Amino acid sequence: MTENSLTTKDVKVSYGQHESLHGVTLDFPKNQITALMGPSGCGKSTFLRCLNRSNDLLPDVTVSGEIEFEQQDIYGPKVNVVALRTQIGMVYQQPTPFPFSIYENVIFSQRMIGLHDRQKADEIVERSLRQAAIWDEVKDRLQRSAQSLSGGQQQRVCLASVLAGAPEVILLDEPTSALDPIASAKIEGTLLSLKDSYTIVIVTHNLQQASRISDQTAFLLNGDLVEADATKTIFMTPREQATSDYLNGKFG
Ligand SMILES: Nc1ncnc2c1ncn2[C@@H]1O[C@H](COP(=O)(O)OP(=O)(O)OP(=O)(O)O)[C@@H](O)[C@H]1O
Repeated sequence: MTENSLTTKDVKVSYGQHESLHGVTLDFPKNQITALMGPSGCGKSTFLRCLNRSNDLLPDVTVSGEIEFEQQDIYGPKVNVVALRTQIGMVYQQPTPFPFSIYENVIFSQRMIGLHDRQKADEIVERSLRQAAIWDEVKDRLQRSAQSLSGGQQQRVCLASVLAGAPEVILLDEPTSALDPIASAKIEGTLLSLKDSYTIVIVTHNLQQASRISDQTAFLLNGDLVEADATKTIFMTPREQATSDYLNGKFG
């Protein structure tokens, strides 16, 4: 039986009085890539942000339903939210490195939790940059500003920063939409190489990308989950007409 890393049941999200997500139930199998797709405004990012409680950072948001990470309620009273966001890390659409060196960007979250050992920090930086497939490009200039890198390189440094926290799950919100096809392909290749060790959830507008890299695809529409299944099934034989219409470019 497939082991799930994250499970969700009847997740609803409202911004103020307006309900944007109407009760989504979806499981995220361990060591698989799940793609969330759907037209603009259907609730993909809203749902993704629930998975590591990033919505808590926004004003006037109400989340209900159940979200469990390794069988623990992530909205439970004893949860350490900072630790949770390290275990379930997030990479955003725009690469957003801090105005520090590449080295300090990667090790930033570890510094925040008290890492001062130079040798340990060196090891974590190298391992994370290697996993993010950017070590060879930056190893001779780790003290250069991360902001001096190209967009694609910055995105891989941001991924390395998440990996430095030794997460279990990596959430990515349209991580390649600001990148050219070559930089996007590098990120896709990196994600495929990471899935043996991590559970990955990616929001994407790029249908080819979803079909290339994901194991499971979920289609959302107007705040509802229309269907979720193995990616091949969704793309070849979707159950719902709305999914088929979306895949055929009839809306979105
Ligand atoms: N911070 C917010 N405050 C108020 N409403 C929001 C906020 N974030 C999202 N919404 C609303 O929630 C709905 C879902 O938005 P969301 O960004 O989750 O969709 P999406 O599918 O990720 O869209 P896109 O593909 O354009 O990024 C939209 O109606 C949006 O206006």
